[in-house]
Amino acid sequence: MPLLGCIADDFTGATDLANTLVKGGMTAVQVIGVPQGPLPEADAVIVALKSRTAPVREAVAESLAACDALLAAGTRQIFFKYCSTFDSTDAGNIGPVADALVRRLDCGFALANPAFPTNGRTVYQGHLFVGQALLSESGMENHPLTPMRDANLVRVLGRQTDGAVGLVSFATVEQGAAAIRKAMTVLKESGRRYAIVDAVTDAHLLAIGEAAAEHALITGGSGVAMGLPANFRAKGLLPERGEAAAALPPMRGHAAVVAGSCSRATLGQIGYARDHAQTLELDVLAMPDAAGLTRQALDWAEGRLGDHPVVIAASAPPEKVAALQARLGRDAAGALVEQAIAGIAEGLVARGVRQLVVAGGETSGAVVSRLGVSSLRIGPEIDPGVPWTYAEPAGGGTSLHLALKSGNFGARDFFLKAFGV
Ligand SMILES: Nc1ncnc2c1ncn2[C@@H]1O[C@H](COP(=O)(O)OP(=O)(O)OP(=O)(O)O)[C@@H](O)[C@H]1O
Ligand SMILES: O=C(O)[C@@H](O)C(=O)CO
Repeated sequence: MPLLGCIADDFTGATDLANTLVKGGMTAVQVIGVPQGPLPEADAVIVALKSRTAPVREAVAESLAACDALLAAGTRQIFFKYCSTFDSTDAGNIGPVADALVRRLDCGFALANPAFPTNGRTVYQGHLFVGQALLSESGMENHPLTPMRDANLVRVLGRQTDGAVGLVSFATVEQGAAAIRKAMTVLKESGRRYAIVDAVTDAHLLAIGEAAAEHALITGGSGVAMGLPANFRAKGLLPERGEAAAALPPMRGHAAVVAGSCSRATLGQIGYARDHAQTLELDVLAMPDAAGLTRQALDWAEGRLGDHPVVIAASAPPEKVAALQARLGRDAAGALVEQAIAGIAEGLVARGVRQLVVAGGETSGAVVSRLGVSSLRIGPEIDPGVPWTYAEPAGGGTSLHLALKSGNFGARDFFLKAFGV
């Protein structure tokens, strides 16, 4: 029976959270979509949804269905995972989904904390920073779907919920778990439904996790999950698993990378790959045709596949993305590239690729769906927030190792490092 049941609002975010739990010694399985049958055997089950930018009603309904499936399996605590940059709009979906979960769990209160200090996301006096910049000056203010123009999370979450939002600030967090617990109790008793909790270091996150041991619902990024394995261990529910929690079958087969993320980090990783691996950069503007792009990539890959990864990218800098979007419309442009990359991934697997890195959240969703993957067992971390996983397709298709990389995560050499090259 899983101890922790998690609901993640996108696929790479789900893997990020699972990675944190595995590093804490929990076994973790990521399930794609609302679970239909019995849950897999693991200490933590993470349901990966595509609810971040879905219509609010759909996001709420799917999240509640996931919550019900996790509760029915006997999970002791629910975790709602959203992005470390709090990606959302005034309409949602973080507030409405959290409101629905608070009601379903009848808990009246939940903490909210997206901090991930290792990747530069910190919360101070309720304000979210990315590196040294406020969220609203970090580039996220220009995000095409969820522009983040206000770094004050008390205000941001306040606009998304009919509940009241309070703050547990740095000075209290510095005092440790007991002080944080007390501050959250005071906020709940004074009618707040949420507390944004400051966190600048991993030590803060561990203390917040400890303070929330008895909470029915925790909401946040993957960072605040750091403290949760110790809570279960303290209750005698979680054995010491150490590195065994991250054990996966041995890697085999050909290696490849497919990229659809156009983030600054991914573009840098493609730049590095250009000099260190066989790399194909698709020109989507020149051939805006998914089937044609897939054919071109698979023809190119013929004879190149082996232990050393091939890298195939549709990713492009902002002006090229804007040009394709102007020609096709934003959604159609995204869908075209996602279909092309999914087709390429499928073709690569048919040609013997069994170790595949996918860059980008939406892109990962398209690839995982095309490959018919129903669950991912989480293995060792490659870079902060990105582990290798072992994918088992529904109905017994081809198993393979997959790494789903969030657009903004990973060092410059990620596409080589993932394969030990
Ligand atoms: N050359 C291109 N022109 C237009 N759109 C593109 C191009 N290349 C990729 N895209 C689209 O850009 C979107 C990138 O989103 P995706 O979620 O995959 O990456 P990301 O936002 O960087 O990652 P994450 O969600 O993990 O932060 C996808 O819909 C993809 O199809
Ligand atoms: O929290 C993050 O930044 C990531 O796990 C993510 O959600 C990317 O989409």
